[in-house]
Amino acid sequence: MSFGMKRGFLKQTAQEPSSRPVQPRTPQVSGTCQVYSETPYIMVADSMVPSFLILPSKNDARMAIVHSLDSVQTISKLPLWNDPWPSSPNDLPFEIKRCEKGMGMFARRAILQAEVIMRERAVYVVPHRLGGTPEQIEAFYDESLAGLSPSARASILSLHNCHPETTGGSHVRGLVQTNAFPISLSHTTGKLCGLFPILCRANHDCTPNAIYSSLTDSFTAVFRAVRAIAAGEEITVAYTSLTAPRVQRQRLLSEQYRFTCSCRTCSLPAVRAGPSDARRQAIGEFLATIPEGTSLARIKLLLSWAEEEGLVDAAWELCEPGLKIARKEGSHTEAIRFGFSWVKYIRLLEGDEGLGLGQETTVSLAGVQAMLDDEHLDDLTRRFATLFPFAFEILMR
Ligand SMILES: C[S@@+](CC[C@H](N)C(=O)[O-])C[C@H]1O[C@@H](n2cnc3c(N)ncnc32)[C@H](O)[C@@H]1O
Repeated sequence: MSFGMKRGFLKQTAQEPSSRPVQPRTPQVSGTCQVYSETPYIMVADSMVPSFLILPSKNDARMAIVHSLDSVQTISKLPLWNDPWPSSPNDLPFEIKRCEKGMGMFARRAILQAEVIMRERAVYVVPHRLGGTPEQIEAFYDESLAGLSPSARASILSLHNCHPETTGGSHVRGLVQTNAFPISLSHTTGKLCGLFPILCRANHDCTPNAIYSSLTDSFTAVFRAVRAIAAGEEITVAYTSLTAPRVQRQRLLSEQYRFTCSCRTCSLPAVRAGPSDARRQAIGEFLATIPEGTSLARIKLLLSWAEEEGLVDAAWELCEPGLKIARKEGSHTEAIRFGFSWVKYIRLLEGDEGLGLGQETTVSLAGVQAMLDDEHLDDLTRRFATLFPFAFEILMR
């Protein structure tokens, strides 16, 4: 358990990477790329574009990853290639259907708060920015996509492209700008993003009912319900920071995704829109730079605003400074309250995986013991961890 972890990027349960060596072969030229190795299958772009491609199984590639050669070599050793591919269960709780926003994701049945809606592996993974001339980048996009199996390629190419000016050679760039979600890797700080054939059909809402997380090193996206979703309701996620005021949110959505958001929050009458903006902005500014000497009362107020605005992510983020300040002020009851809230929100956002308890649905004493054995835990956290079983029992009722 760590109170300092970044949310949205879950760690997979620890597994040793396989030690399969990457054997360079004599490069064979293929279009703008050269074959660097066959097993795993790695192609190297020409020297002007410092990006590379790995196709884990050449003849039926389900994923293409574009990155630097050393990164691709590290990725090729991850254990995930031997893991079963996360497949979509037959009874997915939603359907993808046409709506006034194009395609959208709609609940087929009632979905419980914190329920996993879907896990899906990326089909195409790229850095946010590729080096090289526009022509080289377009050629590289095309080349990398060409390495996918026909069905994987079709699943990506059929996604919506809201940047029609990129149609043609740079269609993939438009697809990435319209659809990609961030992906996290433990060995690189560079930003990567991925295209997911099903999850990328979810539309945006400024008070969404679902949240996206990326499992570190597994190229898997997870959608989880942050509140109960009724049958027939649209399942939505956030494309932009929800603590930005409406004007800023709308500007980004219009520039990057080419739509005017008319969600319920954006359609509030002025008398309610003003306070909503002010609350979101205050939370965003506070979290960006937590001011010295913040009072417990201020954090409690911000937390109540985050709850009113339905900003589960921000509410979770506020718990950590709340806990720290309560401890500094010697208010153990408040510290425990913030601790409980932290547990409540992280379970909502990331399930039990977020607590470092693996896939278990009930608290395990072994899990708690492992946390208590962590030498970095200080006394209060240790005492708090001891309370976990009781906290869970109360929260799970
Ligand atoms: C990632 S795609 C979502 C799926 C898309 N609707 C489709 O047809 O495949 C993003 C695009 O969906 C549309 N979109 C997403 N959220 C929207 C919203 N709240 N209102 C209107 N259009 C939206 C915009 O065209 C945007 O560029």
